[in-house]
Amino acid sequence: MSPRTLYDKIWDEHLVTTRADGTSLLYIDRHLVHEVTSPQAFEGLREAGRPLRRPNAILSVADHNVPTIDREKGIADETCRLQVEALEANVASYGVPYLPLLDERQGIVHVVGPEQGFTLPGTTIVCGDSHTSTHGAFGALAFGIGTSEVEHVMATQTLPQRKSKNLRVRFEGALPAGLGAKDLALALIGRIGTAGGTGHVMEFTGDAVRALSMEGRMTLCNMSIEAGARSGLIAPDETTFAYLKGRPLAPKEALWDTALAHWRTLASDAQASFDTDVVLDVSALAPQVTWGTSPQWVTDVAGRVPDPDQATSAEDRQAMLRALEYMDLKPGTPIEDIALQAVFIGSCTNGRIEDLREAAAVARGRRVAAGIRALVVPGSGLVKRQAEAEGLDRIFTEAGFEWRQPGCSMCLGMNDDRLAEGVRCASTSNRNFEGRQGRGSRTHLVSPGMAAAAAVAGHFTDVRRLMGA
Ligand SMILES: CC(C)[C@H](C(=O)O)[C@@H](O)C(=O)O
Ligand code: SF4
Repeated sequence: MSPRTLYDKIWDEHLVTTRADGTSLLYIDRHLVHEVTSPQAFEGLREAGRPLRRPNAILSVADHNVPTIDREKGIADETCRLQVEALEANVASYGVPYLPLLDERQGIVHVVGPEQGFTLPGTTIVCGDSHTSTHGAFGALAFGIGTSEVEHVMATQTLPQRKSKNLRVRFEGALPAGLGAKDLALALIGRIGTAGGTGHVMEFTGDAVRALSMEGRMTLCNMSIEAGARSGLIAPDETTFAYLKGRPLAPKEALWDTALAHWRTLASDAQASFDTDVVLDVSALAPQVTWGTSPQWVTDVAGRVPDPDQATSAEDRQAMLRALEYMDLKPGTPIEDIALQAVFIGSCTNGRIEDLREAAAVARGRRVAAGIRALVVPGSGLVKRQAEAEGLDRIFTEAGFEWRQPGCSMCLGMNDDRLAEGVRCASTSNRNFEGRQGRGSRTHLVSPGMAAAAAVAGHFTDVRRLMGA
């Protein structure tokens, strides 16, 4: 057999059939479900009188519409409450495993899946959510699907797909101290653009990737979708296996050994060819900050807001002008001079325990600057519990951060945690388009350490200065 990439291998193992027009049918192992993209899918099944093919291949949880404060009192916002109630009614009537709102395992679907051991190497995983790419950190072929596809998977456990091309990203060199996976992701998108990965599945390789924890790998794969890719992948290794061992839904005993033997085969063959190769030297990378309304509009913290007159096309110039107007920024302004009114630490990009540790290390013994509202929102109840066991919640609250209950929260304006018009926010999430965190709000994407540093400084500042690194 000719050499294959990791993507080719998982694809081949799940291929049911390929039609003459080139469309393939893939078997889907696992399906994550949340309240936003599932109601019409359940409705469709109900109308057609079809059962679920494999209810136990689903894990469901509410995350986008949940309050992150006083949750015990119920959901005050009616739209949010109806969404969550609809999910609860659907999963009850179809017998789908569900993590209730007050269950400690509840959280953002992409934090919960890996935590429970639902996400496993070599599997195909889908969810009606674009950031399903997160799970690729485990060497799973994971991608977001639309609501009609959610219904298709529920009914058949398969999905029609066209095969993507293979793209390899190699991060060369060691990341400097104080930098992390978020800086890798932003630097990559800054380099190849938000369409750079279009039509491809992206495999991340190189020493800087091997050195990442599972949390960091998830951050990187989470953002592969913002680089336009269908999905992101990292070959599983000892770090992956150590993370999974003992998780509630991970294989046990003899099954674990069998699984492990298979998982060890999940790597691209040395001779495998990729359609596209991107190489990035990260040894001199600086913390990244976005200045515009797309993740590709990003620069070093020591950099300046660029001048649209330097754009390479009239179209780009127009787009930059519009972004600067929306962001209320002037060309040439040093990034460090940009003052903030809000800071959000959380989301499926950076709401895991390591992210909170990174932010807490900066917040410890300091104070949130006057005029800034800063939120820390754990990605799941288990992350929250772990953080509290380590005393991170106290570090945050003593510094003036708000410590919340788990959910998507201020990552997007779909629940109570919304920014007011004109408010400028340093956010550890993955999207910064117009109105993402609330109408007229302005989002700058950064790492958790950079967000905490901005909270205490009142403006962007190189987190390494606060670490003494
Ligand atoms: C609401 C959901 C469908 C959406 C997505 O697909 O990503 C959301 O999670 C987001 O991050 O914008
Ligand atoms: S945290 Fe943000 S990016 Fe992630 S699933 Fe929720 S809304 Fe989407």
